Amino acid sequence: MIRVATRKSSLAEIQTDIVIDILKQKLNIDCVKHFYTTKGDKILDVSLDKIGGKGLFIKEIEIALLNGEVDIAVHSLKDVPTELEEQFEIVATPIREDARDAFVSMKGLKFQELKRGARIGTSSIRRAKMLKNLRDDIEIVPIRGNVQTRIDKIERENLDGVVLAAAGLKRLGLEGIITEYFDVDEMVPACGQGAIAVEILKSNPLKNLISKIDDEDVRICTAAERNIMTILKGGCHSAVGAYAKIINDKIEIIAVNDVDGRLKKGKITGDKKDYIKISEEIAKSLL
Ligand SMILES: NCc1[nH]cc(CCC(=O)O)c1CC(=O)O
Repeated sequence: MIRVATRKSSLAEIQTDIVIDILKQKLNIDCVKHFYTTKGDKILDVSLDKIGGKGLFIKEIEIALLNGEVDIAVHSLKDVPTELEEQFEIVATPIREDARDAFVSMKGLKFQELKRGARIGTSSIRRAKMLKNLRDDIEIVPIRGNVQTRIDKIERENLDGVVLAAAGLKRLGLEGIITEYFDVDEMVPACGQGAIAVEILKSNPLKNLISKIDDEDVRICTAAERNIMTILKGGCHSAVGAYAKIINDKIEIIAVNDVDGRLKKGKITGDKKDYIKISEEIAKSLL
């Protein structure tokens, strides 16, 4: 039995079940879930950028890995800081959902159809900046909480809509409430958005075995995106976004950075094997 750490939220548990299924299908490994509450789950009334600190959703889980309570941990890659403490590593990124951001509005209106001054809920600086860039007149309303809470806030806080990761909505079976998908070049996704990451202690003898569930294309794309984030010093408190896709051994990367309040965007294509060099090149062009 492999012991798997997960947060308690329904999305976290669904993502953990996806990894557990893959471990069973590919390697015939059986798992048991261990549940943890993180700081990011507890502090719900304060915007994350005001709490500060990276890895709010993973600290308590890393302690469980260190204590030997669990063997592996499952996270949304997006919530994992680019620089892990040296005992830990991302051993696999087995799967990625739709990386796009989605718009959910109660009246079924598309983003561009909203009335002037419409109120849109998001606590992501990246989403807020890009929404403002698309429509200067809209009002951004900070919202926190898990995906369902944020959806409920449309009504409770009289919002015209919210922006959420399509991946989370789809995994929760809420695809049907999505009004519109933003194109990746108008709303560049967060680095790693939609990808699931498996974390392990470097010293764990299970490391080689678990690494067999890695998906190479997901790893390469998300490594390129996270490399851009490192170079641009982005985190969940900045407007940095990047999205990479692979078609026929070519990698195409689109990225955005906020330079003194102005959004700088770029695109680059190259051989997939050169993903480090290419991601570095686009990041440097956006400084
Ligand atoms: N920041 C919270 C968070 N972390 C991962 C997801 C969704 C799944 C994903 O993007 O991988 C979400 C919710 C959201 O951004 O709407």
